[in-house]
Amino acid sequence: MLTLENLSKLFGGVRAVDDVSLTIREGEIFGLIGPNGSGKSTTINLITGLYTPTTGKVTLDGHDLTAMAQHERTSMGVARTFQNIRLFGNLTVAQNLWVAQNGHEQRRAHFLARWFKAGGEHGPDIEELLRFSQLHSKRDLQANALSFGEMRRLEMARALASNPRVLLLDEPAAGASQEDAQLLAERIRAVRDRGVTVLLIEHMMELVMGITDRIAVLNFGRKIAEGSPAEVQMNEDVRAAYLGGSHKNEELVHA
Ligand SMILES: Nc1ncnc2c1ncn2[C@@H]1O[C@H](COP(=O)(O)OP(=O)(O)OP(=O)(O)O)[C@@H](O)[C@H]1O
Repeated sequence: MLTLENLSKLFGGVRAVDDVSLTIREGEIFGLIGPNGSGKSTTINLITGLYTPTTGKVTLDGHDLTAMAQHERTSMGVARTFQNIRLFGNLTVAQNLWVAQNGHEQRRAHFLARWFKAGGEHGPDIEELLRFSQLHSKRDLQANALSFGEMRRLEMARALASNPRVLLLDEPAAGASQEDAQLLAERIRAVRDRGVTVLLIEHMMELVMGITDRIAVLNFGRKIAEGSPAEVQMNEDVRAAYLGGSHKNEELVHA
């Protein structure tokens, strides 16, 4: 459903993404892994339209997204979360979801005026998302009063508020405890069970190996392997790429 065809991105002389082709199938949890600096975030940024590829194209169900602006890709069904949480800290939990659903092209001031005009009412989708994200009891709290885990849940809920077909998760377990990572795994499966295809970028190997259907591995911008978690973990090129990197990268070999 989501296809990358010969995608490349150059930053000056750096080939951040180098001729990557991938097909992510409907309904799967697909992992994109690789040592630090291997091009994972750049790939997400090419899919969401934050960057324009130097060459290649991105399609969703046969529709070419490559020339579309970010908000157009959102309406086509592409949503993402960020490595660093980006919420409106001074807005409430419910308001953050409301913005995601109604206001991505509006200035915040306009959004607040409309929110108050509507008497703070929000539709059934937001109610459902609040429950799905176990944030219902926090709906009227300001986002910056949430715990770290709750902020992460709100960020995912916010991405889901645009009703995506594919959700791109950029290191959702960063900074999470083992226990949080366990909950996150359940949450990602629950997102898939809602009918949303998931592309997961993550360094926490236990999480990636435990929940993905298939994985692609990048190294220096190039795809060096693709397959089931077991196949990827056994792959000699992958093991060499990880052992050649930082200590953190050795996680794969010991997972
Ligand atoms: N905006 C940019 N300008 C110049 N170089 C960039 C830019 N973004 C990324 N790069 C370079 O492209 C390469 C790939 O970076 P990218 O952030 O995509 O890797 P990554 O796999 O997501 O890394 P990490 O796991 O550390 O987050 C790196 O060499 C990086 O320095």
